[in-house]
Amino acid sequence: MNSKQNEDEEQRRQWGARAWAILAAVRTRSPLIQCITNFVSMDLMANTLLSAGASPAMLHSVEELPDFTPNADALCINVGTLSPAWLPAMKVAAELAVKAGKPWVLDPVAAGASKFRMIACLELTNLKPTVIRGNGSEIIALSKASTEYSMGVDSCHESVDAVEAAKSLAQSSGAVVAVSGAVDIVTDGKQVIGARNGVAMMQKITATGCSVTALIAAFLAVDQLHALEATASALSIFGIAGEMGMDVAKGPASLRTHLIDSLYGLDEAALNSRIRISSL
Ligand SMILES: Nc1ncnc2c1ncn2[C@@H]1O[C@H](COP(=O)(O)OP(=O)(O)O)[C@@H](O)[C@H]1O
Ligand SMILES: Cc1ncsc1CCOP(=O)(O)O
Ligand SMILES: [Mg+2]
Repeated sequence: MNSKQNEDEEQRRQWGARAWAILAAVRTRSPLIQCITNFVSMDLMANTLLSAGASPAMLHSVEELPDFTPNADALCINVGTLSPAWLPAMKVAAELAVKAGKPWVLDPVAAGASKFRMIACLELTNLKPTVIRGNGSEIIALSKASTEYSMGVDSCHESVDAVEAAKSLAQSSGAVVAVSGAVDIVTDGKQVIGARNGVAMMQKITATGCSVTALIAAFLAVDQLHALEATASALSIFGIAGEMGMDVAKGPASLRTHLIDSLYGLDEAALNSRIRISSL
């Protein structure tokens, strides 16, 4: 091995140890994750959290938030099926989480689909999310506060095309910003990290993006002080579960099942041999 290969191997070893420690903490501590999310994603998101060892609660009634949100370990807010009736609960929950010192994650699904949705996403961005995770088109749209860049929930941009938008959004919001895609990008506005796990077939299962956002919330719940590292680790581990699931899947429907099984059964050796995280 030359010195560059040695350095890469050392980086991989360090990321493996870090990601395993966070996953092990989730499995041991079983953090309670409140999810205010779209109707499409509720099932896969809850099952993703359970298979990782966390405890999901899909709870969005504004009447319950003062009792519940401060006691949850992290909050995930997803605007996928946004309506005026739900937005106040999202804002109140975000404020309660921040006040209680709990991390919260925003998934700006289809941020550029309408003015109503964009304004809602901008308002939520102003409420100090710990992490914002979207696909390339969503992060570009939100960063530019524009409805010109994305329409539906699927991306028409590569994640690497959103690096500058992600950095700019991270700097303006103070959040760590993650852009999912073939390479998952994570930035705090200065450092940029790339996680290269996953398979393209994950895009053919609805709510995989939503679910990895919730997994980020679970990782933050046990490692709030290292948001950049926790986010990259969650994205990489979800990708590894996708890769291992794809080894046996026949298509999107069976990949959905095998991804959940692989996340549940993931061991340290498999994680260490598959993890692909590095600086960009
Ligand atoms: N081309 C790809 N290769 C590998 N993994 C991918 C690819 N596209 C998306 N993924 C993975 O699929 C999951 C969902 O990402 P994405 O489809 O970008 O989100 P969204 O569903 O919000 O649009 C992420 O874990 C991401 O890493
Ligand atoms: C299809 C759809 N429509 C509104 S929300 C949603 C799910 C989006 O999930 P993801 O962003 O993970 O693909
Ligand atoms: Mg999405």
